[in-house]
Amino acid sequence: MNASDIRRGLTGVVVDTTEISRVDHETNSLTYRGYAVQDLAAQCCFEEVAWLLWHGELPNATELADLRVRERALRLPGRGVQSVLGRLPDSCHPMDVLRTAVSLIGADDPTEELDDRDHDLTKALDLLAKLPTVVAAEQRRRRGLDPIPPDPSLGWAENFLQMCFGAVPAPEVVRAFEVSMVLYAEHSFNASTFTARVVTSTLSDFHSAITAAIGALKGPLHGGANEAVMHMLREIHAEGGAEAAPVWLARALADRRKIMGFGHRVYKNGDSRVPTMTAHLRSITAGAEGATADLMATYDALAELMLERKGLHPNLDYPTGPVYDLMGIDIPMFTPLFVMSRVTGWSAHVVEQRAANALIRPLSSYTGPSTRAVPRGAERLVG
Ligand SMILES: CC(=O)SCCNC(=O)CCNC(=O)[C@H](O)C(C)(C)COP(=O)(O)OP(=O)(O)OC[C@H]1O[C@@H](n2cnc3c(N)ncnc32)[C@H](O)[C@@H]1OP(=O)(O)O
Ligand SMILES: O=C([O-])CC(=O)C(=O)O
Repeated sequence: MNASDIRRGLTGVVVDTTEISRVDHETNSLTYRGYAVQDLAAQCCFEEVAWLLWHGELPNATELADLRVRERALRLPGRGVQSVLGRLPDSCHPMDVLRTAVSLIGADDPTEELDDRDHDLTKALDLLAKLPTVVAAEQRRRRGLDPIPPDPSLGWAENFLQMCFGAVPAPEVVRAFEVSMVLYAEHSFNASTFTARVVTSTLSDFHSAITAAIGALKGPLHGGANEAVMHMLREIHAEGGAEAAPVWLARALADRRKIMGFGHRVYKNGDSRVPTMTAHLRSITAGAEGATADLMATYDALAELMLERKGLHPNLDYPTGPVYDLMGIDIPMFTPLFVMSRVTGWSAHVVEQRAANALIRPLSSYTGPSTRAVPRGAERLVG
């Protein structure tokens, strides 16, 4: 095999077909089941988008009402799950809490070995309902606060925010959060979704696929970037904010640091989701003064400099970092919020992979030592 035949990172390799979403790098567009993501974000609630990803069509009124009733009834994880989560070390990252929670929910599920489409979609709905409860409890635990139980009179987004803060925030904040959930829900064969498909391809169970996907999302080159963006913006702020950004960036690039929230494997001329999310960031910061105005000045300055110096555009994690920060979410909770949304896309892919399965098993080109004899014991154990 020639070195030029090897596609490290599977760059540019098409490994399968999908009907779930289309990421078009030529037009910088993203559609879920044929609908532009911007239109879904503007017109639909997150529950409708989840249904669309799972079933291929938007729900009618009866289907949506049924989905809402079922989701609201499933929000509380079992006592066994809660008690094990309560024994995790205080220092553990919230993504580890979530990964463990999904694994425990799977262990607690008597239908775990039943992996037909209907069971997989029931498990998907179960996680859609339960993960916000786990995330909100973790957000409060970090602040020394008791969890707030789910409120079945509230929709998915409002209930999550109420469980975090004890009150539903202003409508523009709820909307910004819900739009972020719609935009994060699905993105074809990204690393975490591909991970879920690899696990499913061995005919493993639903929760194993989602647990593995959470592990893949945690890394800062993927979902973990939304946390890294906020750490970076704070670092620049500590050095003087927008005015210090040129010097900060020159130093970071000289140190060959990756600038978090910029660049993308597929989009090379801008992430289709960024304008929508940025509009909501601007709506929740409109007229702000002081620290928020400074944050926005740094945000704009860095985006301008990155385009000028590196020709790189922001990806979705760039605006979501500050949106979540301004909502009052702790930075280590940002990627768990991404999980609460992406679990819908992952589960749609688990179902699609199972429906036309082929074991995913690429080849490698060996570059280690050539074949050699194992030294005898006496020779091997010298020294
Ligand atoms: C929701 C999401 O998961 S979106 C992605 C979130 N991740 C990030 O924001 C992390 C920062 N960005 C990156 O690391 C990259 O842009 C990735 C991983 C997203 C995409 O990477 P790839 O398509 O593999 O591009 P690759 O890493 O090969 O970069 C190509 C060149 O651009 C540079 N580059 C790409 N992104 C960045 C960046 N954010 N900062 C600095 N340089 C960058 C690389 O250093 C490389 O330069 P070189 O050719 O001189 O070595
Ligand atoms: O598609 C990717 O590689 C990363 C991404 O933007 C996502 O998963 O939303």
